[in-house]
Amino acid sequence: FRFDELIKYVDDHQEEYVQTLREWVAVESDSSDVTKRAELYRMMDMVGEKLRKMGGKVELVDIGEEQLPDGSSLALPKVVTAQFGSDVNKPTVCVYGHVDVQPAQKEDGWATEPYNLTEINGNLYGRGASDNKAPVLAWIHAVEAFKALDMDLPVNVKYLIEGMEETGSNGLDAMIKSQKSTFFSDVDYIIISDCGWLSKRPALTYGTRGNCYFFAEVEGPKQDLHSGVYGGTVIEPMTDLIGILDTLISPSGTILIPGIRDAVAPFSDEEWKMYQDIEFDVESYREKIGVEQLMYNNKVELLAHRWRHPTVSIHGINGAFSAPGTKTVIPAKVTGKFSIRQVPDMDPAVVEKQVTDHLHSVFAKRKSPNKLKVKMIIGAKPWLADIKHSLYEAGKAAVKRVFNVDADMIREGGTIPIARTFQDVTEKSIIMLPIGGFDDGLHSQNEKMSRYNYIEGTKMFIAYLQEVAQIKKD
Ligand SMILES: NCC(=O)N[C@@H](Cc1c[nH]cn1)C(=O)O
Ligand SMILES: [Zn+2]
Ligand SMILES: [Zn+2]
Repeated sequence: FRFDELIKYVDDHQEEYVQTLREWVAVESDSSDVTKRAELYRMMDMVGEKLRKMGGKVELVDIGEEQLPDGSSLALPKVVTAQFGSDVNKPTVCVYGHVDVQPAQKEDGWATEPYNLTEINGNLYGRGASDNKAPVLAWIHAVEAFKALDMDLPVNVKYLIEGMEETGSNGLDAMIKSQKSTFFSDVDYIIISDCGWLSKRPALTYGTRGNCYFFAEVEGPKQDLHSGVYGGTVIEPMTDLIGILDTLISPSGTILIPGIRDAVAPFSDEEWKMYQDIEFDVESYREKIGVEQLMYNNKVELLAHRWRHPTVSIHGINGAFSAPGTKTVIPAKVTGKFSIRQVPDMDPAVVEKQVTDHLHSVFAKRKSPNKLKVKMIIGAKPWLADIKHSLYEAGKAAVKRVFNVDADMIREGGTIPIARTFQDVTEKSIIMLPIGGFDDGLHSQNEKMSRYNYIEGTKMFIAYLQEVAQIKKD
């Protein structure tokens, strides 16, 4: 397979790879901010251009529009699909990734400019560096290396790169359904590298949590009021909102929504054993986060609550006064944003009803004249793979070849909204092959990707393509 030549090629081109990542990170492709939509469109064009230059058969697929809360609509970023090779005697893999990012501003507490990739001590800091631009580029560079050396790809490779993952992959479900018998007809396996290792040890990921994201809006007076002039005479929307949000979860982490845990699959002895065997240091995890105490101090419980129990997180309140200073306002309308991570066998449709019924019930008890509206904005299901599938054997072999260690078998607490759709609609097997570090700070200040993980990860993807080629077709 001339593996050594490919490895040398990657080493020789690492400066170019870092430079391309710098160009991609410079694009503020924040999918949650509609004012940045032009940047997102530009990002998708750049991905298409890169793949086209490599000789791929590239399409930018129109996936329609999204409806904005003010009633207007906005075009969704096109999805980039590409194909390299169509040899019927080889398996075909489809690499999925995303190039949209979470919001970031220097004032949030970044040490460097978030959209200016900055290397410090071997770490490449920038928004989207690890989630998910470097992994997408590593997959592109893996194929580029074969082509540059005029070597046949061991498998046919397709790419599906989207720009709305961070806001729930709007429009992608429908696109996958409509392309089931076209783009996906010859795809054998789906590969996703949109997650990270658990420790310094490389890992293979076999499960992700889903997510149900809610907006709870409480509306009262027709405009904001002076709290000195009107305070004590009106029932304040913010007080109502804080009151109902406080009924979602107890201080010790028990979810208080009736029925919410009914569908959670029991934690088996086999799982307990698997978690027990994973190398994971609770104390350094605690230190890295910078908290005095975690919810659980025992490794197995901590991992179980991170990966396979539902959790409630309260993210923010729209309409609330949040600027520095002491404005004495009573906000007229506030919207609480919270999400509930989903695990097998929870169903977002059931969760939506449980949460809506619960919030309306506790709100009714307050006898408030204000109006409550509850809306589920994202309803992404959890995903779980068969770890005995040959895709995982191939993954273990690729990790061993490049990193010379055995891969950890892990789950991911985050969500890849489209993973379950891929599985249900295409009925293909999926593997998640992370190259992100455990401390990359995804969605957080100072997100980074280490140069080591980026470059060695590219080599691991090359090895993986070779390993997958040896899987006997099902
Ligand atoms: N790297 C995957 C990721 O960060 N996914 C997001 C997707 C999401 C879920 N709900 C809203 N967005 C995540 O938060 O897990
Ligand atoms: Zn991601
Ligand atoms: Zn993300």
